[in-house]
Amino acid sequence: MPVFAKSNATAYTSVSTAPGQSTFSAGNFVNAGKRKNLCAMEDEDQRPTVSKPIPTTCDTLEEGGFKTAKEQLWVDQQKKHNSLSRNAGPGTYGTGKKSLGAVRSRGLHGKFVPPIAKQDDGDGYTGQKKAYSASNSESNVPFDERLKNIEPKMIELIMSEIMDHGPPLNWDDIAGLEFAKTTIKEIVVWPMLRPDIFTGLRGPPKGILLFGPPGTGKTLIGKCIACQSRATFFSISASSLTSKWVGEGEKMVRALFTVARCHQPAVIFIDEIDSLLSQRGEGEHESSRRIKTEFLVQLDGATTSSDDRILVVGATNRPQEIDEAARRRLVKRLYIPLPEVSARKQIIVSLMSQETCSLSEKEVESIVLQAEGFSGADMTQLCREAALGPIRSLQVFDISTISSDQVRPIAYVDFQNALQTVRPSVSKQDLELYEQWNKTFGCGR
Ligand SMILES: Nc1ncnc2c1ncn2[C@@H]1O[C@H](COP(=O)(O)OP(=O)(O)OP(=O)(O)O)[C@@H](O)[C@H]1O
Repeated sequence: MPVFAKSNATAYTSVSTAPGQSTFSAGNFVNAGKRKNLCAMEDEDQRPTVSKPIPTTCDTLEEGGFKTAKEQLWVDQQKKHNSLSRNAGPGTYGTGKKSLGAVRSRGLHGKFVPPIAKQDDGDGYTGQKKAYSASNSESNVPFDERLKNIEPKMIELIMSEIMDHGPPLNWDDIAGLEFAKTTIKEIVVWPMLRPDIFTGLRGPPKGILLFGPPGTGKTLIGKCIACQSRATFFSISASSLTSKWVGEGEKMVRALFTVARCHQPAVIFIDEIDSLLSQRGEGEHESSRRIKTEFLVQLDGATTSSDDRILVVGATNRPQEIDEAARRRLVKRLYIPLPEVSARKQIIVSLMSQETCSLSEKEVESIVLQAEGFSGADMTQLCREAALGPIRSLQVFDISTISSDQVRPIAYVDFQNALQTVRPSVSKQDLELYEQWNKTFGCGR
């Protein structure tokens, strides 16, 4: 009797944040709490002085019939500015049709298109205001004063490539890891949801560390914290700070925390945090040292300001490389181990429930036992490999002409074959190191 039926269930829908928080939805940057008009964001000096109430939108001015010369001039300037913006090409600040960060297709390694050059902005602030507000022209997001010293290109980069707009995640989507999940709910999620109750000693930590073998769900947990606490999620790999933005990493760190402050509550997830916070060595590069110092300064800032609701979640596969000062600041250090039998089973059951599959309960249990030592990512890889089995057995047919019901369900034999090629990615020696470090510095039982 097959235990799985094909289902179209998708675990995720859309990201939500707290009421009044800025959210991205369906390509639009929306600020439900304080909607202001694009025109209202322009430099105050450029506003026409009129005796009647000042129209609050460009449209109102355009539709308004009689205009004074000053009003007309201002409308013309707006039109000129908008057409400049439209001509600036896709992906630039000037594109009135596209909001910052609404498109994730570029990915972290995508081609970054710099913003249009600043014009006539003296201190650069006016130009930046324009760039920021033009980018958000669809939703009329007000310019945040805290961003005035941050380069617009960095704001764009953070919002489009570091701010994560992926689908939401539930705790149940993460198999196993019950201790880590319970602890995180208690010390992080509830306090972020109810800052009024979790004050003083009950206040949340500002930094936590998730350590353990690769592919065990650290990133999933980071995402889930953000979703469940209705926080904005920023996700960055520390190695990209040190390698991709050579010479700019330090500014990038500052910009990241500043943007996060504007989107509180926020979770900043830093993958491979060891490469940012490794112990200072003789050969440490000056720029790496500066990035690290800036990071610690920002982390301390987030710690000292009780109003800030920013949580830094660091993830690492090499916890032993994190230096003492950094370790001390990441107060809660949680071991994220390999999945146990029940978690491995949950991963298979969950993935197979989305496919046509003929595995019996017994067969699933047998696979799970054979997959001893597999990480969550290995389990996913095993299922992907097995899912190709029915296709491979179709070799005699022309794959372009067969109908989908000619593809047989995924069977036990496919897992047997997959187990021949997919191997555990974590060695026993590595596991011992994690367990040792957990005993010394971890916050588990
Ligand atoms: N506990 C889990 N439950 C369900 N799926 C998991 C789990 N752990 C890992 N996976 C699967 O493995 C993939 C990788 O997980 P994730 O990126 O969270 O691992 P990680 O610990 O952050 O890895 P790395 O240290 O390499 O960055 C996930 O997308 C998911 O498919």
